[in-house]
Amino acid sequence: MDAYDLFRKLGAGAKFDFNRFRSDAEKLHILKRKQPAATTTTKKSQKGVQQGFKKKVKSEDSETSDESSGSESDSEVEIKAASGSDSSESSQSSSDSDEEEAETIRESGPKDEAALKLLGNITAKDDQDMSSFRTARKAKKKKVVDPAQKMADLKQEQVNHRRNVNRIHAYGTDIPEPIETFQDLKLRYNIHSRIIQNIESAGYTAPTPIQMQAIPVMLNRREIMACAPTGSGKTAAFLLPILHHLKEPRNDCIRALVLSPTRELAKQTYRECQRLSEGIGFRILYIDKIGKDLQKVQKATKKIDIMVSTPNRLIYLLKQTEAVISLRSVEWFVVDESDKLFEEGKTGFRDQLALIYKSCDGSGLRRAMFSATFAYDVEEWCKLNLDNVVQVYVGAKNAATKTIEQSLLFCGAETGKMIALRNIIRQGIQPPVLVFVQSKERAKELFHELIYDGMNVDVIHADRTQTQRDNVIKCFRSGKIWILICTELMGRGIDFKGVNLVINYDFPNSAISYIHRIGRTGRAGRTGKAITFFTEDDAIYLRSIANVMRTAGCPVPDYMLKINQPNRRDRKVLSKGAIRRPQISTMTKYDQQKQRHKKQVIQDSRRKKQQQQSGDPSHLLKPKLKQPQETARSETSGQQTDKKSFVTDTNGKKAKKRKFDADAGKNNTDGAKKHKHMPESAKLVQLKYKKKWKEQRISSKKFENKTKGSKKGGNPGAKA
Ligand SMILES: Nc1ncnc2c1ncn2[C@@H]1O[C@H](COP(=O)(O)OP(=O)(O)OP(=O)(O)O)[C@@H](O)[C@H]1O
Repeated sequence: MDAYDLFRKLGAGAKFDFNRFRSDAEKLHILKRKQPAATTTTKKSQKGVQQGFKKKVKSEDSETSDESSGSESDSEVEIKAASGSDSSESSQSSSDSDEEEAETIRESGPKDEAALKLLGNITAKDDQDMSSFRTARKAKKKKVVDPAQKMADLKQEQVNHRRNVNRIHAYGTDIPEPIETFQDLKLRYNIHSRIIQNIESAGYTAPTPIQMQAIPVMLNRREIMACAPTGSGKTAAFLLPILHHLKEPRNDCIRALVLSPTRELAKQTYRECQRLSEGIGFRILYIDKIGKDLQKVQKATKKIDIMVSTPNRLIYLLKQTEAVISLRSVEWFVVDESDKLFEEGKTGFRDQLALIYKSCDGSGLRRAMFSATFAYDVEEWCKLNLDNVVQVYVGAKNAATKTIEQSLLFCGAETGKMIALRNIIRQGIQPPVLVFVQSKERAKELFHELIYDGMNVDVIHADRTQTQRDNVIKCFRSGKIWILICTELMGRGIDFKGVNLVINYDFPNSAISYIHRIGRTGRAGRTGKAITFFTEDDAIYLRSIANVMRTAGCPVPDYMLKINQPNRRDRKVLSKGAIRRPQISTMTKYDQQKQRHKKQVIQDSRRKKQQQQSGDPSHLLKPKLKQPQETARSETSGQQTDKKSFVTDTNGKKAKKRKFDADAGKNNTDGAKKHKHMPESAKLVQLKYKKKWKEQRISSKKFENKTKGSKKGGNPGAKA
């Protein structure tokens, strides 16, 4: 072995920097026969050679570098082979230079062959070796398919298909697959057969989409945030997993807590819970009358398994000096209508929710949020605070149920609404019918109008006593009442079977409110109809409602979708109060005055009588004018009457109830919004949008006339 051979062998793998050691290479005649084309070697490979070599050279002395000069071609070919295996692109680009290098090597004499052998199969001159190298590379690329993996992929595809068909969107990690039938619950989760029996006797043949996904999620003890359309069976979706987890009654304080924004909804949830758990013996508590229930809770605080309540009632119990209730054992905390409870300000229950949540301080607490409408705030809160939360959405976010036939009816002015309502009734309605108005005052006014028409009508609002409210609901459910006038109080969650028609007498002031109101019809797969009256004053909210209608596939005139949406500042101004509307009355002014006078005379005489009986001579001293004013005030404002009686009434239950209302915080009634009229600033905003709407309407009318020619006039808003 001569010196060259020795150097080559020792320097195999080492890289040579030609720029730096060009003179040495020339001396050793390494570059002597190199073709000029060799310089076309891709920049990438050359750079690689140089860089690689530089690293080595740093640790070697100049002598070693002289020795390694002989292995120049070795190192370059090696690098190219390596880059070729990395990416096909670079292997292609370097194929020319490979050949050049091979040529150089061939020409450099028989010694080079030894060097090439060191590189194994990679040689440009040996075709056989090259092809074997390629096949080896292909074999490497080919995936070895594991049958178990293939099965898992197939199953996942089926699950995805099932979700797509049912329009279920689920986000999170390790989401359990949706169930197909209620029998799956028995097979997969070994649910109590009595619960399955109860599901069947409730008439639930197959799970609804939200039940398909939310039930397995909760059965796996995962925290959840769920949004599904109105009437899609969310109540059963959260109750069934709770019943399964609690297994049997236990003397261990409250283990499941369900919060609802209104008493009516809480009572409904309580009844559904009773129905689904029949025969298992769970002790479910719904706090109805605070005085009576306080004693009930005190007596049996350890014998309650499930509690359904409104936030205010629960807070009242928690705030008692003598701890009446403990939420330490709560395993499941469910917030129904979560976006409502999370609302900020007077209409929401944020503060109460925080307090209740703080009281549920036991370990292993699981939380679930359910609603028909989505709120960004709730989503953010859930993502931050819930443990590995699973988000489940059914259908589009904030969309109305597709089984409802929605329409808009332009009534011109307020007086037009009453005419429109009477027209609808005259044409024939299919009871039961719900009519929504914006305030309790307007509910009373509309009730007085319709009752004199001899209709089977009643009214429900926050000023009515709980017993009155319960009776009205009972009568409406049983069909004794055909038309029920209500406020936003009935807007959420209430499940009246077979409501055929919802009339929005007053335009809802948000798309969310609209979705919930019309969601009282078309429930559990049934069909329903919703008619919304509007006047020029409602132009400001028109676009958002029109969008909801369009998404649900209902016809809406194009111009409505072009009306400007109120900007953030305007929305803030508008949120300060509801649109001020003229009184609902078809009575003449003379008759109204006469009626008011009559009422006042009756009240005055009653008061006098009472004072005479109590021996109070003050009525003789007080100026006569002041009295009627006071009574008028207390008559129109239920709130003030309540406060007055709270001060004076000191006996028994009534006093306790008043105290509860005062203790319970700002929210006067559970979920019922205290009516407030629009301030001047909001009125200006309203006027601005009214003007814009008029312009849009006129231009669209002109356009329609132009295109349709003969079709003149017509009311674009009417029966959209
Ligand atoms: N699997 C089912 N099959 C048939 N009917 C069902 C099923 N699940 C629930 N229901 C019925 O559907 C109706 C609506 O259910 P529920 O009140 O739970 O709806 P929801 O989604 O909570 O509505 P909302 O958003 O208005 O509160 C109820 O009458 C209930 O009995």
